[in-house]
Order: sequence, then C-alpha cells, then structure tokens
Amino acid sequence: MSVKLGVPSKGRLMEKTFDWFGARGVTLSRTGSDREYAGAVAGVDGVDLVLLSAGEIPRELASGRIHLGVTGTDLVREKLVQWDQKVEPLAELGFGHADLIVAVPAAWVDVDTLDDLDAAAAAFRARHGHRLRIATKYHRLVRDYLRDGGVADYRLVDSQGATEGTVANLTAEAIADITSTGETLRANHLKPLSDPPVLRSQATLFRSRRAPLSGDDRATLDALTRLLDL
Ligand SMILES: Nc1ncnc2c1ncn2[C@@H]1O[C@H](COP(=O)(O)OP(=O)(O)OP(=O)(O)O)[C@@H](O)[C@H]1O
Ligand SMILES: O=P(O)(O)OC[C@H]1O[C@H](OP(=O)(O)OP(=O)(O)O)[C@H](O)[C@@H]1O
Repeated sequence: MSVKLGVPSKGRLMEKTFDWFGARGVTLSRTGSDREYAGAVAGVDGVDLVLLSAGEIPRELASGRIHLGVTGTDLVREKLVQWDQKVEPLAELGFGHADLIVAVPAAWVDVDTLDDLDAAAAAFRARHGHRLRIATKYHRLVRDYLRDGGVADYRLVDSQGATEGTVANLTAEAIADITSTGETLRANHLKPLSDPPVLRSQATLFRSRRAPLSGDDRATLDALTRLLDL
C-alpha cells in the first residue's frame, strides 16, 4: 500500500501546489510527456502522486480513494454534503484565494444588496411571468446563501464555465461565481452585491477521514505531516 496524494493536474493550482510542497522538502513532479497525467514524489517514501481535476478531488477524498488532496475550499463545500465528516482541513496553503459572490448587471443601479435583489426578483417575476435566473455551478452553496439572505423568487440555471457571459447571452439575469481580481466581472458589465460573499475560498490540503490506512501508511502519513510542519 501507499499514501495517495491528489493534486490538481493543471494550471495555477498545480504549479503553486508543487511550489508549496517543494519549499518543505517534498518534491512533486509530473513524469512522462507533457500530456501524460503521471507524477512522482521525492523527499519522502511511500507516497504516490495522483493528478486529478481540482473538481474531482473532493469526491476522491470522500470515497477514500486518496488519503490527502489539495483543492479549493469552495469545491469541497459545494460537492460534499457534511464535508467536515468526510475530510479534515490540514493546512490552508495561502494561494488560490477567491470569493464566491453573487453579481448583477452593473446597470441595475437600484440593486446593491441581497434585500435589493429580493425586491428586484419579485418585480421581475411580476413583470415577466417567470423567475429571475441566476447562473452558477455552485448550486448548493448559492441556494443556502440566498435562503439565509431572504431571497426567494429566483431560479438557478446551471453554468459550468464562462458564467459571466450568461447575462450578455440572455440565459440568465444574474450570476454566482468565483472572483479574485474582479476583472472578469467588470469586463462583462457585472457588479458583485455589497453583502459579504457566499464563501471565501483558498487552496487547502485536506485529509480523507474515509481512506483505509495500513500500519505502514500511518507511519508514512506521520512522517509527511512532520516534514510539512502540520
Ligand atoms: N480567478 C481565480 N483566482 C484564484 N483561484 C481561482 C480562480 N478561479 C478559480 N479558482 C479556484 O481554483 C480552483 C479550481 O477551479 P475550477 O473548478 O475552475 O478548476 P479548473 O481550473 O477549471 O479545473 P478542472 O476543470 O480540471 O476542475 C477552485 O477552488 C477555485 O476556487
Ligand atoms: O476575478 P478574476 O480574476 O477575473 O477571476 C475570475 C474568473 O476566474 C475563474 O475562471 P477560470 O479562468 O478558471 O475559467 P472558467 O470560466 O472555466 O471557470 C472564475 O470562474 C472567473 O471566471
């Protein structure tokens, strides 16, 4: 057996995760060709690197197929019901900072808060005969947030990417998505509500509470957590 460490397979999260482990004496690397999703770990014995989509890491942790995994807190909270019973956060990694926010067209000068959005949603329904549409891939988190914020008259529409474009494309009136610099929102003539965000996210190292551990694996995990200063 070995301890399986799941890491995002591409993009900024992968590079910064490699840097974070490297700075602590654990060298992660991709092996094989540029396009091959294979990796290696040096600096500690008994750990296998598993390169995965950031969005799949929560499920792999919850099923116990990987012991450790790096992904955004947003993805863990969205994808895992009762996430804290399935995974344990071991360390916030200090990158991948992003806020999950609700945004409306910048031209909606009367809408600044959730209360305003609720009023606008009721007016929208009265006027158009159907509910205001909010595009997102974060269905669970956004539904809970809007319920707690007292917004009722809306409908979520699924958008798995380029969500800020849905308003101009007339498939939604508002959106809920991740933002960091705010540039994508501005470029698409959207503004976030002024209320606190749905969630503040960053890249985090999680431990599975479900993955079976042999005696050797337990020793490996202890050695790794000592090395990483966790
Ligand atoms: N602009 C951003 N700045 C910082 N972090 C971001 C930004 N956009 C997304 N993230 C974070 O990166 C993580 C991965 O995002 P996302 O689900 O979009 O993955 P992806 O790069 O599309 O990969 P995959 O489709 O393979 O899962 C999420 O936790 C998210 O919060
Ligand atoms: O506030 P900003 O710095 O502009 O960043 C926000 C954008 O970054 C992410 O998209 P990503 O590039 O991951 O592409 P996606 O549309 O496929 O999610 C996110 O979904 C936003 O669209």
